[in-house]
Amino acid sequence: MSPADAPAIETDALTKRYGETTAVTGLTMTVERGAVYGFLGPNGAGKTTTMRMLTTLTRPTSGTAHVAGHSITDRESVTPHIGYLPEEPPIYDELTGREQLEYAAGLRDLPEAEASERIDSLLERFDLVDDAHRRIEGYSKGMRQKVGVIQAVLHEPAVAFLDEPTSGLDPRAARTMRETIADLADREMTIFLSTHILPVVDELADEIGVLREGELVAQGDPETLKSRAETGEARSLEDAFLEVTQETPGGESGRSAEPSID
Ligand SMILES: Nc1ncnc2c1ncn2[C@@H]1O[C@H](COP(=O)(O)OP(=O)(O)OP(=O)(O)O)[C@@H](O)[C@H]1O
Repeated sequence: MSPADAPAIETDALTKRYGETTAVTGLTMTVERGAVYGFLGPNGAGKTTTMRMLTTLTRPTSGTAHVAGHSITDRESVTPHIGYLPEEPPIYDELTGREQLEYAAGLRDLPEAEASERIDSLLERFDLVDDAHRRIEGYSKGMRQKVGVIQAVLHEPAVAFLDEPTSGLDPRAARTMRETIADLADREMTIFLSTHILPVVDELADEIGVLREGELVAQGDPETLKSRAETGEARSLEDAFLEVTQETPGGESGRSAEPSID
């Protein structure tokens, strides 16, 4: 299959171990192009580790994955097609908001005029115009988050990985974020969205995957996940989440707390 026809994300038995700890176990999944994929799981389930593998920041122990049709072992081929908002966005305190975004655009080889236009429009959208000339060291957490998101999608990647994109945002900014994600998806960007805020996923996701202790324990569109398998009765996404992620009696995680080297 050529990269142009390939799904946005395809993984096969993707596994990551840190010493005795298995962070992600045999993850096999497909995310179609243009979809918003809600990636859920309790703390420590392996979401960040999965995103770090898919964005080529950490190497899998075993298994394979392709993003935008390129193997994640081929970092140079993958990175032009992806954007990543990690939990702590990589931004420089000593730059102004605008300088940071211009720097990010430069790293992506965006032509200056195009970059400037996109930066203006995203600063406007996120209500950052008046602060764009201030140094980031004086920014609040929410303002930093906005800069982090803007730089993740500035180059209009095929696939954007967003880890808790509404973190630190006030209600108005959180709404802007949700609207922005919906707009990007309308323009065929695939959004891989990890968050603990279930209403955000309920509102935006076309497909949801739930990870528990490194394993994908549920997958489907929101309506299917919310309908009880046995009776078809509707329940909230929170109820569905709690049910599929609950500890099995006598179950063990197989995880150890020992730290290890990546
Ligand atoms: N560099 C590392 N070294 C050792 N263990 C790690 C490392 N990174 C992650 N882990 C372990 O892997 C497991 C999965 O962690 P991960 O950060 O991927 O979870 P998460 O689902 O993103 O959690 P959260 O919702 O709390 O952000 C945890 O047991 C964690 O302790």
